[in-house]
Amino acid sequence: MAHVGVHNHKDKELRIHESLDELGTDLADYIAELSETSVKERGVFAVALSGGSLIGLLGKLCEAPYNKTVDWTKWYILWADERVVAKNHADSNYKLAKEGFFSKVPIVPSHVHSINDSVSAEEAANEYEFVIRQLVKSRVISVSDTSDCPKFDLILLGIGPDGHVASLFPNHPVLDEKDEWVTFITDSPKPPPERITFTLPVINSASNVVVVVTGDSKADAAHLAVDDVGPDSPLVPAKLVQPTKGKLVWFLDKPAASKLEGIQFSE
Ligand SMILES: O=C(O)[C@H](O)[C@@H](O)[C@H](O)[C@H](O)COP(=O)(O)O
Repeated sequence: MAHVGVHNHKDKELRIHESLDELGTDLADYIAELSETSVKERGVFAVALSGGSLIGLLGKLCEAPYNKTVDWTKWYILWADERVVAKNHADSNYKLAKEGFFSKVPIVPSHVHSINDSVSAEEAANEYEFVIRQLVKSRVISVSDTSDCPKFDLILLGIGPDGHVASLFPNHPVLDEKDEWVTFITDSPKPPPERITFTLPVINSASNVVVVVTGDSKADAAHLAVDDVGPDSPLVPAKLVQPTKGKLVWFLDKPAASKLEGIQFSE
């Protein structure tokens, strides 16, 4: 019984792929469809990116047919989390996404909203929240009808081997932040230590959340986040990603999915 394919798993859809190549194609297809629907319904597509390996997996979106068929001029790009370093620093998520993704497609430069990289983490988080408030006011970003949070059309997340998403790390007090849209940390266990991050209420208010998980180093985290593991197992932040009304889809490769319960692979 091969379980590579699409699985409906309680509140989420799991899309398990044979290879990174297939995963990249399915991800590009999925995002292109979301973009088309959002542009039809709202005239814009507001996306929040994370850092890490998921940016490399967006490569197919920059190729044919998507480079021509996606209405890039309607895209707005923000970050669900960012490292507080200069934009030209090797650790910058902005730099990673620019070089690996949005410089290759005709995104309008004024539609790219990155953090102020010349202030403290706290100031950067406050300023970024203000930027988002302005975009909500001008209806570029929609607003949730169940909370006062912004409703992004799509939030793209990777996960770490410890189950972190965005810059929400296990056992960190920011997991409980309910009031702020954007907060900051100065003690990230994954370097660099200073980061800004969307809070869980913002992530869970999005219309669509995509979690991309690849490689066997993420298999335990995926198992803890997806399966019913009971209260004695560590609570991984990825498990707290549960959009209130939006759609949640996990894209996994076989190694990342290898410890999920009830998923067996035949060769
Ligand atoms: O800036 C960051 O560090 C992130 O946004 C972080 O949440 C990342 O997405 C995961 O750590 C996965 O990263 P990898 O896919 O590279 O392991």
